[in-house]
Amino acid sequence: MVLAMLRGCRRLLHKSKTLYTYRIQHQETTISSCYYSVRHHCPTEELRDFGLPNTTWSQNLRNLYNKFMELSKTGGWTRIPSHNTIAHHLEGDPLETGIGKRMFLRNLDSDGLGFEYCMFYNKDERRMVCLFQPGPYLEGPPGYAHGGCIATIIDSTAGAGAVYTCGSVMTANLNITYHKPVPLGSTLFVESHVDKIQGRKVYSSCHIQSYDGVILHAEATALFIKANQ
Ligand SMILES: CCCCCCCC/C=C\CCCCCCCC(=O)SCCNC(=O)CCNC(=O)[C@H](O)C(C)(C)COP(=O)(O)OP(=O)(O)OC[C@H]1O[C@@H](n2cnc3c(N)ncnc32)[C@H](O)[C@@H]1OP(=O)(O)O
Repeated sequence: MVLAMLRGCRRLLHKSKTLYTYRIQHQETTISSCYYSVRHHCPTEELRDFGLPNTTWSQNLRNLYNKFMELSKTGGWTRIPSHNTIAHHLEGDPLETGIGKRMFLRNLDSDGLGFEYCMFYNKDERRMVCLFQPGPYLEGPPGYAHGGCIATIIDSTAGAGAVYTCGSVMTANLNITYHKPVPLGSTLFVESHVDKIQGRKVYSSCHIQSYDGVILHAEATALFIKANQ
């Protein structure tokens, strides 16, 4: 099913030619030449599930992970595997150039520096939970996460929730209210819910709390558009 969703995503991206075949001509330099230098410096051929615990995970992150793994045993919640390229998600059907590209959230080579996270999905409740630990390379204000990376984790959690609920989507709109700064290295509980599906429009809501639910860091609403079938 995920494979079909991803193929749908690819169709949607092909449709958006500006996204897929965009080239900036600037003194004979093109985006694709930059891309090849990124590829050269970030070889990433190995298949690895990054949604599994590693040594950089805090105890709070491990505790939440264990809690959701327990919940997964009784049904309801399912852990979502996480690779660092779309090509690795598309087992046996990599994009023509997919293997050299990185998913934005998995683009650093060292664990713990950027987005450390894992996701769990509840189909019946149309909820996606992301357990998130922002690393030191996501700094915005001193000691705190950049608002853009908070937007990224919200978009990805709600986007993944929409994808798992109803197939390929693109984000059309994202509104975020930032309530409290997010300390780097803290453990966050990100939760999204698909509130309403209206034709191709998927309305979701999302919030970020501290791991213990005491602090509400941010709230968001999002509109995703399903791929044309
Ligand atoms: C990537 C997959 C990874 C999978 C990994 C595997 C495991 C899963 C784990 C992790 C998943 C991570 C999930 C990723 C999450 C991140 C997603 C992104 O970052 S997406 C990039 C940023 N977004 C764009 O670049 C969109 C740019 N915009 C567009 O391409 C188009 O505008 C698009 C597709 C959104 C809509 O274009 P149209 O031509 O298909 O559709 P039209 O006819 O314009 O709209 C359809 C309906 O939606 C409304 N609509 C469209 N945009 C709207 C807006 N901004 N506000 C309100 N309504 C809007 C329209 O009014 C229309 O409504 P009426 O059916 O007539 O009622």
